This record gives sequence, C-alpha cells and structure tokens, in this order.
Amino acid sequence: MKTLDQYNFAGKRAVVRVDFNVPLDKSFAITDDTRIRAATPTIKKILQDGGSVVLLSHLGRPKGGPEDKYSLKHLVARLGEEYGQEVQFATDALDAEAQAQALQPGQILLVENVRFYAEEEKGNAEFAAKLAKLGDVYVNDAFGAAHRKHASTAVIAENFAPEDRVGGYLLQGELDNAKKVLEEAERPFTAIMGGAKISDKILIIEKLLDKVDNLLIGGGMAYTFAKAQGGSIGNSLLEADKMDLALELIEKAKAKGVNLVLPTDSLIADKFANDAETKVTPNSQIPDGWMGLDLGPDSIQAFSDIVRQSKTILWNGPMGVFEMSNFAKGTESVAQAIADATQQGAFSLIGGGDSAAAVNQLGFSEQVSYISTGGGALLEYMEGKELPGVTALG
Ligand SMILES: Nc1ncnc2c1ncn2[C@@H]1O[C@H](COP(=O)(O)OP(=O)(O)O)[C@@H](O)[C@H]1O
Ligand SMILES: O=C(OP(=O)(O)O)[C@H](O)COP(=O)(O)O
Repeated sequence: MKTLDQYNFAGKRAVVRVDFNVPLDKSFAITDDTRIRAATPTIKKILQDGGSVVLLSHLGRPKGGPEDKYSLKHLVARLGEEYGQEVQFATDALDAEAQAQALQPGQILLVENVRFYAEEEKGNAEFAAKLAKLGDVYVNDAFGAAHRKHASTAVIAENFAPEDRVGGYLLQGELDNAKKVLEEAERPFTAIMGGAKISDKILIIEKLLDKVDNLLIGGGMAYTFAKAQGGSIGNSLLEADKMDLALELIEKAKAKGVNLVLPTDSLIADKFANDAETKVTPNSQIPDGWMGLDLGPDSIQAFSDIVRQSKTILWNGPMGVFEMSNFAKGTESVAQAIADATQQGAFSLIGGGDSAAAVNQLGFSEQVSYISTGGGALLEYMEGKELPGVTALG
C-alpha cells in the first residue's frame, strides 16, 4: 500500500474517502467529532502539497434514497472550522463532476452521502467509475468503513493506476496500532471484552485465546457464561443459544493456558433504570426479577489488579450499562486501571464504538495509548479477516 508521505499531491485533485459517519443529535449537531478530527492530518497534507480535496463519505444507513437527517450538509460548518477555510458542498454524488473540476489547489469539496445511491453498498462498478472521475488520485482514510466492499471504499480503486491509490494517515495509523497489539504485544497481554452480545464477539475471543495471557469478560455477555456454569442470573442478559459455546471457550482457555476471568459479583437492579433499587450479589446467585447491570466491587478489584499489571491491553465493550450513571462504576474503574497501566508504560488500544464513547465520556481519552475509530473494522481485522478497503489499495 502506497502511503501518503510517498506521494506529492501538487497540482492533483485527490478523491479522499473518509468515514465521517458521526453521531448527530436531533438538531443535527455533531455529538462526537472524533472521526472528523482523526482524518484532518491527511487532508492538511494534501492541501499543503498544493493539491485539492474531494471528500466522499457515508452517514448512517439511509434506505431508499436521500433523507435529510443523513445529509452531509450538516457537517459543512464544522468541517469549515476544522480546516480553517471554506468547504464547498456538492448536493448529489452523481452530479459533482463540474464542481470538482473547478477546484483550485488548496480548495475542498464535500460530496453528499454516497449511500443515497443503493449502488454504493452494492459495490456497483459503474457507480464507482463515476465517483472516480471526481479526481486523479484516490486516497482511502476511512478505516471505520474498511471492512465494507462498497463502491467508494474499495471498488473505486480499480479506476486508478496502482501508484495513484494511497492509504491515508489514519488508515495507516490504525493498522499499525492493531498490528502492534497482535504481533508485537509485550507481556502480560490482557484483553478485556464486554458489551452486550457474545455472538458479535465470539470470533475475536477465539482468536485472542492464541495471543493473550489474560482474558477478562465483563458486561452483559458475562451472564451467559454464569448461567452456562449453572448459576442463577435472574433477568440478566442471556443468549441461551450461546451457553454451549461459552463452556467451550472456558475449556479452550484452559487448554491454551489463558487466564480467563469472569466476574464473581454484580451490582444488580430490580429494573433497567438509573433509579432502580440495587444490591450486590454473587454472579451465580441473582434472584428472579433482578438483573446484573454492572460489575460488583470484588470483580472491579480483580479486573483492575490484572489490568494494572499488564503491559499490553486491548479493550472492547463496556463492563456495565455505563450510559446510566449508577451502573458506570465498573467501566470507569477499568478505564482508570487502563490509564494507570498506560502511565506505567503499557500500550493500550481501545476499540469499538461504545468503548470509545465510554472512554471519551468518562474523560480518559488522553490517558490511553490509542482509541480506534473503527468498531467492526477493527474487530474484523483482529479476527484475521481481510479488509476490502485496504486490499483494494494494493
Ligand atoms: N450488564 C449489562 N446488561 C445489559 N446491557 C449491558 C450490560 N453491560 C453492558 N451493556 C451494554 O452493552 C452495550 C455495548 O455493547 P457493544 O455494542 O457490544 O459494545 P461496543 O460498541 O463497545 O463493541 C452498551 O450500550 C451497554 O449499556
Ligand atoms: O460506524 C461504522 O462502523 P462501527 O459501527 O462498526 O463503528 C462505520 O462508519 C461503518 O458503518 P456501517 O456499519 O453502517 O457500514
């Protein structure tokens, strides 16, 4: 893959695929601009070389044509601030060529949501060829969408000569950090998996069993393990069809000598609400009508101790329902332990939309080594799958 520093953009018009799929509130204000800020070094480098930039992105998952709430026009003002200059806007991805051709060196054009055309997600070659006409070099910096074989993330590259296909700084940086964890992890290496569903994370957990010394499993998915081991979990989250798999994972971990740690206690609630009644019980003895919504104090202690002694840490998925303040302590404590370990020289990589949001929301973003902009993309890469967005640059 050709890197940005190997390319001189002077006099070139670069089609840059970014992942500006950012959360917007009801009045279309951006609530987390991490992905916008993460792509800025790439855009600045092109402009500083004397090139111009045509930005392509998706926003959300529009079905069946344009929808105002998914319009990238809501990002124009924020992008203008980010780059300190005017950002032009093309209201239709298939009618942007004249505007693109009129760009002068140093200018930026943002093109409307490519997913307003169904051809984008289908990876339609004709559609991709039309998008390719918007520039004379293709830069992919959309790591968060690199696991999609869509027209603008992958197929488009075929329309450019190999020397005019370039990986952006963000794409490169994400791959470097993921590789560092997978291939050069200093030991002890601890992975912390949480969140809601085992089914989403099963492949990565299996893969990690070959890599890690410690695997800590918290959050909602821990209750399927507790139930599979014969415990009572009340109304806690359960994927009943994954109980056998949970037991298999425990056996595999044993066979591979991995220290798989499950929570021993939980903070349980009598309803799924911040003002619920709460108490602490062993994870295997949750009464009917109650549900585990966070780690209990013993589990927090055990998880934090292991994290603090680790030299490489990978975290994906919150330890409880951190969106409700009364159930955020497990997630916050693990984040604190990661921050402490990082300060002692450990390398910490945070992946997954909700984990990244938790780290940002709880104020730890400056205290970890790297927060990935990819959710699914990072997991797929770590599972050993090929990322079409990266392969296409070859
Ligand atoms: N004990 C629990 N019960 C129910 N939901 C939980 C529990 N622990 C965590 N969650 C929820 O899991 C969600 C995140 O899951 P997931 O999407 O798998 O994480 P990520 O986006 O980090 O990969 C959060 O919204 C959180 O509230
Ligand atoms: O938000 C994204 O991925 P993520 O939810 O895995 O972090 C990317 O923009 C990809 O979006 P998609 O999952 O609609 O293809």
